[in-house]
Amino acid sequence: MASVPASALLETTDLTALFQRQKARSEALRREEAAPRAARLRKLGQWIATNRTAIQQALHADFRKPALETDVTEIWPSQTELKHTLRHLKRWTAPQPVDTPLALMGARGWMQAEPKGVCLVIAPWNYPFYLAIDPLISALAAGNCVIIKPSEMTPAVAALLSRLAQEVFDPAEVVVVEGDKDVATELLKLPFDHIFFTGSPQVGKVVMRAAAEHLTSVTLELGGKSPAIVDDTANLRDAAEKIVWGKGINAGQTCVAPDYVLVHEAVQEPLLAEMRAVMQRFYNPGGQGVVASESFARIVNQHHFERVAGLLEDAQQRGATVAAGGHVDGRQRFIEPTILLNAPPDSRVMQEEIFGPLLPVRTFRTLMEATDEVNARPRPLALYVFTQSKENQRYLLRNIPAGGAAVNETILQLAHPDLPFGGAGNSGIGRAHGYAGFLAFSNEKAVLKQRTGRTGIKSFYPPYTPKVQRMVNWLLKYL
Ligand SMILES: NC(=O)C1=CN([C@@H]2O[C@H](COP(=O)(O)OP(=O)(O)OC[C@H]3O[C@@H](n4cnc5c(N)ncnc54)[C@H](OP(=O)(O)O)[C@@H]3O)[C@@H](O)[C@H]2O)C=CC1
Ligand SMILES: CCCCCC(=O)O
Repeated sequence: MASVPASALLETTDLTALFQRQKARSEALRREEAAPRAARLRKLGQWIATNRTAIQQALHADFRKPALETDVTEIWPSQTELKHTLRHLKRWTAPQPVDTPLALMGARGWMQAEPKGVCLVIAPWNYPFYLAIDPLISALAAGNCVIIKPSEMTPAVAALLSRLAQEVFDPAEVVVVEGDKDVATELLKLPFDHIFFTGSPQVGKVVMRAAAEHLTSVTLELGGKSPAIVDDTANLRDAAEKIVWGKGINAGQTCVAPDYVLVHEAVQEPLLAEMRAVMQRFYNPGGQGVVASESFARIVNQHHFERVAGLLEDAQQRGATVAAGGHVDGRQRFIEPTILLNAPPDSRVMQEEIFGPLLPVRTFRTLMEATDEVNARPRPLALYVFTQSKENQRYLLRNIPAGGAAVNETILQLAHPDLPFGGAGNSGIGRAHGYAGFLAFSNEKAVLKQRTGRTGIKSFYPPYTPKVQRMVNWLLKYL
């Protein structure tokens, strides 16, 4: 059976047995070419296409994610990654020749990507399907076996992923282990060859400590406070649409959501007016209130609902004012998209990753002021710049370190398969998607092939006579 619900696991030995079975299989997979890997990926793609409704239903059951949002933010990015990988797999798995430097003339060099072996994917709850499937695609493309631990906070999707594994894969190649963080803790004791973790920086540190025991490589896709900077040259209607969309999807529970806005003081009011209009157009077209909208999700569980509602309350207690939204309904874990003004820098909403539909808006007078405010916090996962000035764009992109960035857009830097996705500093280590994702799950073996009887280094063989020293002096001077 390819799926192993935590309840079925009597003790750690079951996980060890799972791991050992995959370890054995991974040695066989190492000798495979691209074709069988592509065949597995195509089977996965067929399953996703066949089970679109089941995927929508699972996401709706877990936190009332609109079916269309599931299509756009779970199914479509999974299919995009899969098609891109299938299109390039043969080239990625072929030897990658490199140029030969003068000093090594006569030799040939290439990089040969090799599977790492048995990989662990720990997925979060916010895009529970896509954020399990995307690393799975990269891991399979690179020739690995995979154990997936989905979040217990989205049980319907976890069960769906179990069914997927059972129906599509050999359990010795892909298995889903459902369970809570205790199960994750037990899995982290095993000597995986790579761990791909998506989640909070706090748990990312737990994962990295565990990985250190076995010197296991990690990809940490973490989070942080991603700023949206709107300067006084920006197209405000365009900026408003993209910021409200990026904040509103998944009810703000998105790692690359614009967390807060810094707007030039000269255009704050017109930007607010544009954002209010967009919020009404997106989520309250008929005037029944956003709570009635079928286009807006809910907070995933009571814990996160109380956390986000607490951020709103703390901000208001510290003097922040609500410029739009503000309606909260605990019975259905609903929090309206809410714009906050004058949230103090030391308020929780300006200190913690919001990961919900609150949008603090603060003003700046100079780009240096905006840059200093962002750089005073841990490095963000994403930086959003809204400007029509190439000079301002260049200044902000150059002076604000971040995992990734988008100019006059939000979120979509993540959807570009040729753009490596990941964080910087506290927001993550390593990259995902496309070739970067393939390499994350590969060992890049460097190969140098020399012609028999020839080597550029022969002139420097011992004994180190004055003639050899003269050759070395020439080498240091000219090569
Ligand atoms: N960079 C990226 O691509 C993304 C980053 N994120 C970030 O993830 C966070 C929100 O996701 P969330 O799921 O709440 O993150 P968590 O870090 O709480 O959980 C992530 C995963 O780790 C598991 N986990 C929790 N505690 C432990 C532990 N002590 N040891 C081992 N595993 C553990 C969780 O299991 P369980 O849920 O069953 O407890 C879950 O499967 C935000 O910070 C967000 O920015 C989210 C999406 C994408
Ligand atoms: C396509 C949207 C996926 C977003 C994954 C995240 O940022 O949490």
